[in-house]
Amino acid sequence: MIGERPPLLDIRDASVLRGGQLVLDHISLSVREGQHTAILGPNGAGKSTLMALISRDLYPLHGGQVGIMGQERWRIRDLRSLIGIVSPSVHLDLAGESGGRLDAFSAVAAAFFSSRGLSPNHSLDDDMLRRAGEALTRMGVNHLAAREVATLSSGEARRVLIARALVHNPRALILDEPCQGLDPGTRRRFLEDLREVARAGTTLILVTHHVEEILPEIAQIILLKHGKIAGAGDKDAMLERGRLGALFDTPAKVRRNGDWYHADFG
Ligand SMILES: Nc1ncnc2c1ncn2[C@@H]1O[C@H](COP(=O)(O)OP(=O)(O)OP(=O)(O)O)[C@@H](O)[C@H]1O
Repeated sequence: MIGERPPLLDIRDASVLRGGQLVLDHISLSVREGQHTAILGPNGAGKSTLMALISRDLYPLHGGQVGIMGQERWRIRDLRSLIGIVSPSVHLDLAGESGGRLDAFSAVAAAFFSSRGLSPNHSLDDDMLRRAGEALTRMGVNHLAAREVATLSSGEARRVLIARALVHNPRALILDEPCQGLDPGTRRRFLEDLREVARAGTTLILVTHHVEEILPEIAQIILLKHGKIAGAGDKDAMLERGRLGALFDTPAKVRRNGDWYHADFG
């Protein structure tokens, strides 16, 4: 239709080979701006590979297309500011040995230069300083600004990573298993903060194998299994016991508590 905005994400017939195996097999999916989406699937389904496809760390085999806001070709730096990625590998990169003694404020401010940390040739202007501080405050971790990322707890580090992604005011935030390692209370508070991010206008794409983490704001569910799309649609249709049981190869019972879903397996 003339004048209609292209989808935020439009993947068509994309296949990916890793280690000689087809780990994504002709997948097609679409996410409109504002259409918060969960990608749900068991271990090894291809979820992280799909994220790598979106972030341009991997490319589809010939014939596949990965369109982002109507464009297939992007400068990686531009893409990083439009789509924030929070994943265990980003955390490891910032907190691991290669991150050295990187403090939380620098980790967030370095996003302006698409770099891991700040170096002497990076100069932060007042606007950047303000925005980095605001992002930390928004995620409730401004008090940790001087702490080394490597010393933060999982929950604190996760918030710093999201602050780093938010400095650019991205159109979308992709979160790979964001609640991994969080205790139940921390997880609930963290999910509430993610709801705020969603309500403020950033499209969330949540990659998970936990039904309980699917935020009320998420309307579209994409089921991934053995590198193929096993289903895509709204929550009531996708989070149904038969579908979930088949997805995880184990009988499922699904409960709904308000706008949240819970699944018991086995
Ligand atoms: N670098 C690699 N070389 C070879 N095979 C790989 C590589 N990375 C992933 N794979 C394989 O690709 C398949 C999909 O892996 P992927 O990490 O994308 O799944 P996932 O859904 O994210 O799994 P999990 O929930 O366990 O993190 C798996 O069979 C995995 O063994």
